[in-house]
Amino acid sequence: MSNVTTHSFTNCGAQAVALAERVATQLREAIAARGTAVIAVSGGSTPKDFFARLSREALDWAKVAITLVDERWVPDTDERSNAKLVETTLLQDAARAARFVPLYTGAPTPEAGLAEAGARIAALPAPFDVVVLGMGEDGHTASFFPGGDHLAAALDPHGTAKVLPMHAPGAGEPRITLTLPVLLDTRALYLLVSGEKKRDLLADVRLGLADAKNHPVRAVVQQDRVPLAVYWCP
Ligand SMILES: O=C(O)[C@H](O)[C@@H](O)[C@H](O)[C@H](O)COP(=O)(O)O
Repeated sequence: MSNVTTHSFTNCGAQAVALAERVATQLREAIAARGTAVIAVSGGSTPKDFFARLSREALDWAKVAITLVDERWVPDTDERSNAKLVETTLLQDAARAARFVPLYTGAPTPEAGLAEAGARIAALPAPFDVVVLGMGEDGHTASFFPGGDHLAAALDPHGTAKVLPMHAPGAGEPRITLTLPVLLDTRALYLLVSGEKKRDLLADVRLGLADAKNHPVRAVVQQDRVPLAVYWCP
């Protein structure tokens, strides 16, 4: 039985609404069951509408911790910062009351900030309630980039590191990323993608036509730790 379900939408607005409603329900259920909820989200351009929709969902946001699946190692004032994206699109409206747990520490390099970022993630309740991933057209997800210097360690299902630095030709700037075991230790896992190129790439990955070294997203698609729900729009 496949571990992957795909939800396809005819427009990206509908995709954002559907995922926001689904995730909000899961955050409410987590708060009802355990008193708190934890969600880890991706950066990039795709999740903006989803973040805006989610930020307006009525739930007890003061009990929600929001962190990132990865971060570009730039100050949170930089346009490329995922923290900035979250602050300006998700930590708005009702969600303003949520607690944001950033990965960027202000240290000069991800290596220098690794211990502090790892401690922040280790301090969060596990498993996470929700993880929302994105994917690049090169087959990266989080900061699992093809050719990344710590890719093998980040994808090690038995690795013990919670976060790792990542330098890669396609990454733009130094990164820090949650590792595969941390991302898969979640009650709900989503992959939010748009466009035909990403749809076709995912189809290849599911058929086993793309390997994890060149298309690291395979590690979250071809796994049996947690079901993956793909939300796709054109
Ligand atoms: O910080 C990042 O870059 C991300 O977390 C990354 O993994 C992202 O999800 C993909 O690159 C897709 O990005 P787009 O949505 O911009 O295509």
